[in-house]
Order: sequence, then structure tokens, then C-alpha cells
Amino acid sequence: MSGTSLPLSIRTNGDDIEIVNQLLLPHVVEFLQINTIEDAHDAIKTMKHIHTQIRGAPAIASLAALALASSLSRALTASPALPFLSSPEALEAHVKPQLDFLFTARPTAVNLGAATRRLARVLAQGVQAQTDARSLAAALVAEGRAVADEDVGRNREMAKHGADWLVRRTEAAGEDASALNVMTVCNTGSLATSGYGTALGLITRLLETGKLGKAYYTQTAPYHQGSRLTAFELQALKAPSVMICDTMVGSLFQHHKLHAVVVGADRIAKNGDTANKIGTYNAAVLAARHKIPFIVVAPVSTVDLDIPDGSHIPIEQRPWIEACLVRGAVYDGEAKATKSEQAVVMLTPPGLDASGVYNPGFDVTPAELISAIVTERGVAVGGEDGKIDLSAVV
Ligand SMILES: CSC[C@@H](O)[C@@H](O)C(=O)COP(=O)(O)O
Repeated sequence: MSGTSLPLSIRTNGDDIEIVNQLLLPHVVEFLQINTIEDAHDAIKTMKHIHTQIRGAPAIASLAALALASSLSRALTASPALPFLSSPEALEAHVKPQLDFLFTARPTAVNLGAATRRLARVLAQGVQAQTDARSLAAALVAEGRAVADEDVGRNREMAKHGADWLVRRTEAAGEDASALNVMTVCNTGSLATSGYGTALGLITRLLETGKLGKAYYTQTAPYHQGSRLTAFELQALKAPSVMICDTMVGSLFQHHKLHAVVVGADRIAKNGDTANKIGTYNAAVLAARHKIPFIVVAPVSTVDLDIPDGSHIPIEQRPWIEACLVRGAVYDGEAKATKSEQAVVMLTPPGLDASGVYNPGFDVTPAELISAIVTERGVAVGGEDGKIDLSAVV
């Protein structure tokens, strides 16, 4: 593959689903078939040296919804007719455990739960209305596909809202907004979504409108979503960009002009507290210290109005070994790492175990450190009191 061709995280052809194996990116582009609900669950959850094959809050929700849609769509054409299509109750008994199973794949990103709950609602309404089982299965297929299809459009909406707001805010501060330098964390582009991206969507929008100065991004240890995936995406977009190690955020803010930090989210509580990839909180504290606007970009499905604040967000603890390993292509000595030869390398001395390693996948940034939360419905701006009212954007 060429170093600049950007794969989608999920591609479908009728009932066939393939995902790009993110474990091997950016050096190898390999697609994996997702044939069953178990395949989808495994791709979202399983640690296969290191991390998962598909990741990013909106992308895992899309995959779960598409997997259910494909399995029901195949069932509708099966001959002889499958017993669970005999009544709405039989369909419910078949589908409900599958939704519950998909929901358990990863805990922090609420989008997965929002997708499975959305499908469960269609199911429950159909059972209550005694909809014919085949029609109900068809409605679930349509709803599952809609979860994935809606993602790209809403990403473009939020990117536009966020970019316009940043330009206006910069100009209102009496600064030049013609070349905005922004920093991001983790990976929030098309590999983390069904396309275009959330925070990286905002950066893409600045690029498309000629307003991007430079996009800085952290490596995002230990899985390196930044150096492996965001680097790959920014290269494909031909965006002026600079990678920094996670330890360099403070130095970057001290020595370079930054107009904003822009991040995605895995779950936003009712009061605006935001869980995102580990390291986001560090960046927010430093951004506040340097008076740099800190912007969260995420779809409405990432907002969890059922929890009052961030202390209720379940934080995924990743396997300890992932923090000790690094995966990539073998270096050829000339900054052209060979593409075919991959290796998983251990960074730590023998003898470490779970008791000696701290490895949370996410941290929570308190609302008081957030300047604006952007969804497809608009921008909620943080007040002087450190609070953010999300009611107009959910
Ligand atoms: C667009 S999803 C939010 C991201 O900023 C990020 O936290 C994320 O990609 C989720 O982490 P991951 O563990 O890679 O699935």
C-alpha cells in the first residue's frame, strides 16, 4: 500500500462487513471479515498484542450495530425459515442476548451502549405492537445500518460548528485566525469513526477552509493511536503536522503559539465532565495554565445524561502488559521502517506484573477545564463559573 492511502475503519458490501486491522496500521493495511456477532465482539474487545482491531467510540458502535444488522439480514433470506423469525417474542429472545453481549465489549465509550439501547428500543416497541417478526427484523436491519450511516454526516456538522467557533473566538480575542495551530490527543479521524472524524474532523475542516496552521498531535502511549493512526491520517490529508511525545505538551505550550487543544470524547457526563483517552486531562490542565481554549468534539450519542458527573464514568483498565509493549514495523536504519516485518517489543525488565503497572485507558477532564463542547447540534460554551450547560446541544 502507499503510505498515504487512507482506509476506512469499516467497509460494507451488502451483508458483508470488513474492518481494517488497526493493530497493523500504519505499516500494513489488512482487512478482516466480520461474519458473526462474536467476531464483532472479539474485534472490539480482545487484546491481541496490543489493544484491539477496531477502536474509537463511534467506530465500535457502528461495528456492533452493523454486525447485528448483517446477521438479521442474512437470517431473513435463510431457507428454511429460521425458528426465531416465527414470532416477535422469539425474535426478541434471539436478539436481546446478542445486544447485551455486544454491549459488554468495552465499558467507557457510551456510544456502544447508545447503539445497543437504540436497537433494543426498536425491538421492544415491535414486540409491544406485535409487529410481524420478519418486518421487525427488517426494521432492526435498517436501524443498525442507520447507526453507522449517520456518523459521517454528523461528524461534518460538528466539525463545521467547532471550526467556525474557533475562528470567531480567535478573532474576538483580537488575534489572526488565518493559520490556526491546534493540538490533539489520540486518534479521532476516520479510523475512529465511520468517516471524517470528530476532533480530527474539526482539524480537517480548518484544512479544507485554508485556516489550518499546524496540527500537533501526541503519540498517545501506550497504544500510540497518535503516532500510528493520527500520523497516518494527517499524512493522507496532506495536513501540515507535527508529532510530539506525550511528555512534551508543556514544552510545546511554552515555546509555540497554540490556538486550541481539540479532543474527542468517549463519554460526556451531564455536567460536561469528559472521559477521553488517557493523557487528555494532562493536556487540559496545561491548556488552562497557558489560557489555550480546550475544545471537546463528539456526537450527541457520546453524551450520557443519565450520569450527573464524571465520577460515574466507568474507566476501562487495560491489561497491564499493554503498557510494557510496543508494536510496529522493524526499523531499517533509514527512517523507512520496513512494511512487512512486524514486531512486538517488550520495554520493561522481566518480573513486572499487574501489581506493578498502572494502565487506565481513559481519564476524565472536569468541565471547568473545558472551553467548549461541540456536537452536531452546536457549541456549548463554558461559563465564567466553570460550568457548561449542554441542554442546547443534546
Ligand atoms: C473519537 S473516539 C474518542 C477518542 O478520543 C479516543 O479516546 C478513542 O479513540 C478511544 O480510545 P480507544 O481505546 O483507542 O478506542
